Amino acid sequence: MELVNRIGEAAEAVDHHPDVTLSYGTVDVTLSSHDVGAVTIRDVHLARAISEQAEALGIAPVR
Ligand SMILES: C[C@H](O)[C@H](O)[C@H]1CNC2=NC(N)=NC(=O)C2=N1
Repeated sequence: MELVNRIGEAAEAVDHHPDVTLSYGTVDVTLSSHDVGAVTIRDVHLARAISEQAEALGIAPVR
C-alpha cells in the first residue's frame, strides 16, 4: 500500500497519471499518455520514478 501512495505522489508531482491495479501482493501499473493516445517520454520518466520507489521499498518487479 505504501508503494501505491508513492505512485500517487509521483503522479501528482508531474501531473501525469498511471492506471494502477492493486491486488493481493501485487501492484500493476500501466502507463500511456491519454492526450496523444500513445506512450511518450512522460510515461517513461514516471515509470522510472515508480520503479525507483518500488526498489527503495524492496519490492521486486514481476515483469
Ligand atoms: C490537465 C492535465 O495536465 C492533463 O489532463 C494531464 C493529467 N494526467 C495525465 N495522465 C496521463 N496518463 N495522460 C495524460 O494525457 C494526462 N493529462
